[in-house]
Amino acid sequence: KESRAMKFQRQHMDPDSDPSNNSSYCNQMMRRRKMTEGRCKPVNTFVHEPLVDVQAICLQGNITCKNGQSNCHKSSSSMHITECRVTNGSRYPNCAYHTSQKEKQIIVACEGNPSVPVHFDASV
Ligand SMILES: Nc1ncnc2c1ncn2[C@@H]1O[C@H](C(=O)NS(=O)(=O)C[C@H]2[C@@H](O)[C@H](n3ccc(=O)[nH]c3=O)O[C@@H]2CO)[C@@H](O)[C@H]1O
Repeated sequence: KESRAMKFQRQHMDPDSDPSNNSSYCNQMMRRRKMTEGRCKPVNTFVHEPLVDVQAICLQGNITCKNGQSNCHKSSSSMHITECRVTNGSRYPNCAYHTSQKEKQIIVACEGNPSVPVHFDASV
């Protein structure tokens, strides 16, 4: 069974590519990372930073997550991300996405010992 830490990496980590607004990046990656099975996942962010830098976010101070838990942490600096958002015309199983490149701070939830990212909460 896939661990939550590995699921986070599958869904949100892409350190080796800088899609430089390649408009098909999200269409390809959402499928490749298995987020178009059963339904088109509506929103998903990929982070283009080294895994160790994203794991280090868990060392930042605790903040409140969207779900009210207090195990979220915000990155100290902005990170290169790509936001994938399903288009209005998207019809499962042909999931179609907008691809937008951004540099924003990210908020993740961390759990475990050692504490590692298990959930992408938001970007700000
Ligand atoms: N504090 C916690 N601590 C520990 N675990 C926690 C905590 N909170 C939730 N989980 C768990 O995480 C799991 C999960 O998949 N949560 S999810 O909200 O649906 C993920 C969102 C995110 O993937 C994506 N999104 C969203 C915005 C954006 O900018 N970028 C972007 O990518 O959309 C999704 C829906 O919003 C679920 O098992 C839940 O129990």
